[in-house]
Amino acid sequence: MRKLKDILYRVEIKSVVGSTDLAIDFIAFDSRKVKADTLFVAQRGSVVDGHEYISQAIAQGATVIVCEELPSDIVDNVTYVCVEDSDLALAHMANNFYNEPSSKLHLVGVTGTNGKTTIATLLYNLFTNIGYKVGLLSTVKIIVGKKVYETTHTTPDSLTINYYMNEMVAEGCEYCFMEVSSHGIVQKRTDALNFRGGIFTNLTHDHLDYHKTFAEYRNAKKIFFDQLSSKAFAVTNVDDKNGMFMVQNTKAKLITYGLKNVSDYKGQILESQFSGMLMKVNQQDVWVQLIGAFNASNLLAVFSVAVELGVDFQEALLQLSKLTSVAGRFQYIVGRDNITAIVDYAHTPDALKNVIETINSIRTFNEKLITVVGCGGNRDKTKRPEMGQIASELSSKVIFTSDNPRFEEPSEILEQIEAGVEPQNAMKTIVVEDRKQAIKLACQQAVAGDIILIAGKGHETYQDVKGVKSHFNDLEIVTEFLKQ
Ligand SMILES: CC(=O)N[C@H]1[C@@H](OP(=O)(O)OP(=O)(O)OC[C@H]2O[C@@H](n3ccc(=O)[nH]c3=O)[C@H](O)[C@@H]2O)O[C@H](CO)[C@@H](O)[C@@H]1O[C@H](C)C(=O)N[C@@H](C)C(=O)N[C@H](CCC(=O)O)C(=O)O
Ligand SMILES: Nc1ncnc2c1ncn2[C@@H]1O[C@H](COP(=O)(O)OP(=O)(O)OP(=O)(O)O)[C@@H](O)[C@H]1O
Ligand SMILES: N[C@H](CCC[C@H](N)C(=O)O)C(=O)O
Ligand SMILES: [Mg+2]
Repeated sequence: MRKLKDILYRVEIKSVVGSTDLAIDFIAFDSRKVKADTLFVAQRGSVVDGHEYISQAIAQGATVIVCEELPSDIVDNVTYVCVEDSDLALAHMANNFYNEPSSKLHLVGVTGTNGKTTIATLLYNLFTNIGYKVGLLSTVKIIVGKKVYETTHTTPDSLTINYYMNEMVAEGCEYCFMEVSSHGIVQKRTDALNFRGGIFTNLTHDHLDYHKTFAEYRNAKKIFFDQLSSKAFAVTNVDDKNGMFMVQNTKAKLITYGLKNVSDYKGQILESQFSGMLMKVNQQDVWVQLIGAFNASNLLAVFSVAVELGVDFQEALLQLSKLTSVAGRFQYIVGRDNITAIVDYAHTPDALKNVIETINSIRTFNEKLITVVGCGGNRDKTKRPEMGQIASELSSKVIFTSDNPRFEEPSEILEQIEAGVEPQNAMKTIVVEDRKQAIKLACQQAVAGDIILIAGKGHETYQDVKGVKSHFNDLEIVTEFLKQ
């Protein structure tokens, strides 16, 4: 149990009504979760304003209200703390409530459009393989040492983040790797955390439903590097045109990586096949078990962070070669007639292009590529025609299908994807709305040696239709259809 006055440390307060010498058992920003002796934080959201739920929170037992504007009806025996910014206040209070857990960990955050899960997970695996206890906060799962928890967000809210980091400290974890999404940065979910380092992967088209313009999206990512301290390091990808922009105002020590441009950690792909590639990293050759230029870039980021965190250069190189692909990221099986099926989380135009180009650089002329892909509902609509164009231009055949339609009409999403298909590629495409049937058709059409790419859902275990999530996993389904 903590005292309110301790929890308010570093919070920018405008005014206080009532006593701050109160014990706080619980913090909540959702009135539905309030119980006795809760501190309720009213946040202005994208759908509703949390200030409208203040009376409900008090009725359920809240004794402290943190808000940006005092309500007109002040209730006796309730303390009101009026703050400049509720999101930022929540970040500081969560950090204080759990005794600043991020300061007791070597915390590294990964941001960028693609590659966050891959890099954070590979870093978790690398440090675990060396023998450290490690924590991970990722899109796929949250891990504390060896304990695995389900997650709903790439970057959870600040209370959840600090809750798990506190558990990491209690479990004896020394390192923590986490994904930092642009939504997370804008909503200040990661403010008040003590980052030892930050990594920038790349910036391409995504989330323009939320950020409205590419410049706004780019600026959101940059805030993360602006906030790093002078004791931290900032690792950036110099092959990305926004790589140097991200770090231009950072106080952190700058470290660069790249495959094309001059950098501190320079990589080169010497040889590639499905099972891996031979890479050169700062003049040393290493065989790695992942493929594609994008993964070479991800591995360079992992390698530079490992070295920066004190792992010996040769040891880091050896560990790099032990890393295997992350769930749902270029995960493949070989089924009947030597047909290869690849499940990949490519859900942006850039990711889709990279994955298909990687496959095309390896497959022979006789081997067809059949791509099954769709786009999520209630998400950035502008990426739909781009993904339709890329898939149809670069594959031998394409089956457009559903990917979490959410509250949109699947047929309308599919029409928007098809709108991007150029006339000369139209013959290669077909629409099969039901994803299972689409995968089945791909398996029926594939002949010996062909490659099937199922893109967009990766590790996901559900299909979200009108808010109902039914079990669905691309890998399970394709494995069944391709049985020997
Ligand atoms: C658009 C968005 O990011 N929304 C997030 C945001 O919710 P919101 O602003 O919509 O909240 P709201 O519904 O308007 O409610 C406002 C406030 O009133 C409170 N409230 C609301 C109702 C009620 O009865 N009582 C009550 O107190 C809410 O708890 C909230 O504090 O804050 C919530 C709490 O932190 C998040 O759960 C929620 O994520 C939603 C579910 C979501 O889908 N987010 C996605 C887009 C997201 O964040 N994605 C990124 C990854 C993107 C990537 O791949 O890069 C992520 O980091 O996961
Ligand atoms: N460095 C990279 N550059 C471009 N594409 C990449 C890169 N790394 C991975 N990808 C592609 O993007 C997909 C998603 O990768 P990953 O899950 O690592 O990204 P993410 O940034 O965590 O995505 P999300 O924002 O959904 O959490 C992969 O399945 C792959 O197709
Ligand atoms: N983090 C991304 C994941 C998209 C994955 C795709 N399968 C979808 O549901 O759109 C998002 O929430 O936009
Ligand atoms: Mg991710």
